[in-house]
Amino acid sequence: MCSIDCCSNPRGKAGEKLDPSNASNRPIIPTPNGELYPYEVIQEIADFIVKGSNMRPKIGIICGSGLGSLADIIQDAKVFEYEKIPNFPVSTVEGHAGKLVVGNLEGAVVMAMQGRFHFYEGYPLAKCSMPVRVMKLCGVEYLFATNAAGGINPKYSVGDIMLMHDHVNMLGFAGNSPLQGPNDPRFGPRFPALVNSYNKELINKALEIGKQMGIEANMHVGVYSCLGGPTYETIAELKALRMMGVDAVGMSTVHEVITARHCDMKVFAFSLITNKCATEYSDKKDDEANHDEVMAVAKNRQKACCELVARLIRQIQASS
Ligand SMILES: O=P(O)(O)O[C@@H]1C[C@H](O)[C@@H](CO)O1
Ligand code: HPA
Repeated sequence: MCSIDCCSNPRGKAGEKLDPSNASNRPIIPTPNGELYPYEVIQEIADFIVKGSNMRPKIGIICGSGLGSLADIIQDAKVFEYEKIPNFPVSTVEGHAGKLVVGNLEGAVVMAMQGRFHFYEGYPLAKCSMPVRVMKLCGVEYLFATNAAGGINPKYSVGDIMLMHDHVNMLGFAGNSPLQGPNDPRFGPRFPALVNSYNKELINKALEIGKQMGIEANMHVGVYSCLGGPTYETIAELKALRMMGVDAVGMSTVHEVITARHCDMKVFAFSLITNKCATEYSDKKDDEANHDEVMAVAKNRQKACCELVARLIRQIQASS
């Protein structure tokens, strides 16, 4: 615990004593990006996972809020709690269990993060997406990133799945990037291109799978934007995002995708639309997003999300 007064009781009510052994009660002390995670440290984490599981994963999965069940369908699983992985951050958000699961899914060795790291938790972006580099050094070729998001496109309904084909990097607009600081060419180039970041072949396969599952009416292809959170957006912000061509908004994924493309991983990403974002002013309480609703919708739709992921992995395996 840091010695500054502001951190001495970080998440409780005034005077309330919190149990520091609970991960979500621990303050996070940000460190400048450049000092974070040199190649050798990431290699050590990757070695720990490969040796500890005796498996070399090919596909990495990041489970969005309430979508941790994507990791529950993994067979012969070796589970690593984040707290027991050397140099790994801890999860502090409800719906993000804080476990790394390595095992078999539809004939492929996968590693799934049951819990991701968000900027609003106090982690710099490079730290939020550091596990993607760990995946790379474990041997991962494909990143599957999932998230819960608010639907801005008026055609989207709660429970729909939006396959990401592009993003608007609002944190990047504000001068923040997971690649900030010295570039290590062992990961990738100083100036990576991001057009074609979202693998078209995988999007097309997923659309086909959506048809086979009978959910094509609830599936879209669209543009995601990540804001810093933890506040949900104002109406004016949502209007602005819509004008910029954004279909769904969240607080994650973009920095993970940037990190994955930097080290040349193939990316497939989707948003589960957990709430509809209001783009007109009204007094209705229904218009206010809240995390309980996000989690409840994710729970309701986890079966379809798991099936989509499993079937897509089966196809990747069949064609390799
Ligand atoms: O981790 P994701 O992006 O799925 O989580 C979203 C964004 C916030 O963490 C949370 C807000 O309800 O859900
Ligand atoms: O409406 C939202 N905004 C930002 N993040 C979110 N995550 C789920 N829903 C939302």
